[in-house]
Amino acid sequence: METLFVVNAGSSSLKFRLFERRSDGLHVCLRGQLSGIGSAEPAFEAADHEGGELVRRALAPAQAHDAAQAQSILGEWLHDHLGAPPSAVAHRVVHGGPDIGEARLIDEALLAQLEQLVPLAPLHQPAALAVIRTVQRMAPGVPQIACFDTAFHRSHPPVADRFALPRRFYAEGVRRYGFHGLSYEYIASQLRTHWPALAAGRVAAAHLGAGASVCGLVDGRSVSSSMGFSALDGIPMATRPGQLDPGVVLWMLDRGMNAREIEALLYKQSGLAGLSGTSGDMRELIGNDSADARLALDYFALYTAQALAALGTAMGGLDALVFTAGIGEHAAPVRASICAHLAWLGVRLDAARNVAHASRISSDDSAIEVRVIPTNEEEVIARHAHEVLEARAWT
Ligand SMILES: Nc1ncnc2c1ncn2[C@@H]1O[C@H](COP(=O)(O)OP(=O)(O)O)[C@@H](O)[C@H]1O
Ligand SMILES: CC(=O)OP(=O)(O)O
Ligand SMILES: [Mg+2]
Repeated sequence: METLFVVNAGSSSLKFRLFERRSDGLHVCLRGQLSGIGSAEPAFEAADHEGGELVRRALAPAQAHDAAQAQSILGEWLHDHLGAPPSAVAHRVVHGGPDIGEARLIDEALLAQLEQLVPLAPLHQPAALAVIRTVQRMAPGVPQIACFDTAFHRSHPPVADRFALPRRFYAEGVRRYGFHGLSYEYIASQLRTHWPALAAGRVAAAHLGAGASVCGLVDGRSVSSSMGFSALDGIPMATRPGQLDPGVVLWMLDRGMNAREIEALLYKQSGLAGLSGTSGDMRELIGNDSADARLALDYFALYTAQALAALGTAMGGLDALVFTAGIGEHAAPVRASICAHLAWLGVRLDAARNVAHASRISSDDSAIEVRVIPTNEEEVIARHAHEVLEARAWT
């Protein structure tokens, strides 16, 4: 029986799923994640196809300080728990550059292309490439497929693809790529299946995880996204600032900071972590009464709400809001604060539905429907990988 192993290397998590190929398609037989990478409370959990617990353990912060440590913990566990290497491995790769609009079978030429994009996604691209190289070493000959965060946004209109810079920069690849595309693709497919009227309308989706962005979906296609050239722009994140006046970066350069120092500051020390001075993890901030933690939460809510409202302008109106990813799915007080900023648009939450994480959390009289839709990037990756593998009979 053929199997497909799916890896989603995020900034604070390493998510994975093992699928079996049966005559009617792929079926999940194992799922899990190493979460809280770089936080005070990393954890590792995995479950079988029925949700039966295979492992659930807290890790010391020093054990999962970065992606490399997380990968070696997962690698050791898989070594003990997978009977045989999978028939194929599929990956979330954050940056695919300007031309790639679909999943690709990985070969050396593609890897060289993806390595060139490391400076555009230094927090994510190296981690995904490291897993790909490890699989090449440990299981040579096993086909690997790359699925890209940027691919779904290739449908952007030109105004959502350009920066107001001289044209030559666009030709050199300085574009608004957009990220979290696998997640938005999943949201669009869930809308089509369960809420076709919304799917055909104008939806502002908020992927709020350790990395966070918003995306405007019209008829299920991405028309505008808050993330652009790199995964730094847009709304505030766990350790990234979101929108920042480029004059600040010039000021830092003039003060003698070099590019690598500024990179570390912007990817690892800013955002909620920078504002609060304690943590970028939303769970820790919600439980923290300090004025700095409150400021971080207020900043996150205000700028996320502004970005969602701006999507309404890009789409010529707003029929629904969708919250997804770690914060979007689980942090009811954050959803409430964001929606409170959108009350002027007629957004009304039902407090009880919101606290219960119901699928529809807006009240019956809300002018705009508000939904929580758990994302599933791994399923989208599996879907694309399956197509690539079927086309070549899995060998
Ligand atoms: N119950 C919760 N309440 C508030 N925030 C949560 C909760 N569970 C997870 N989160 C937040 O979700 C974030 C992780 O989201 P996730 O989508 O898994 O991130 P990523 O894929 O970017 O690594 C964490 O930073 C954490 O703050
Ligand atoms: C693109 C990005 O920021 O991803 P993540 O949310 O997984 O960090
Ligand atoms: Mg993620």
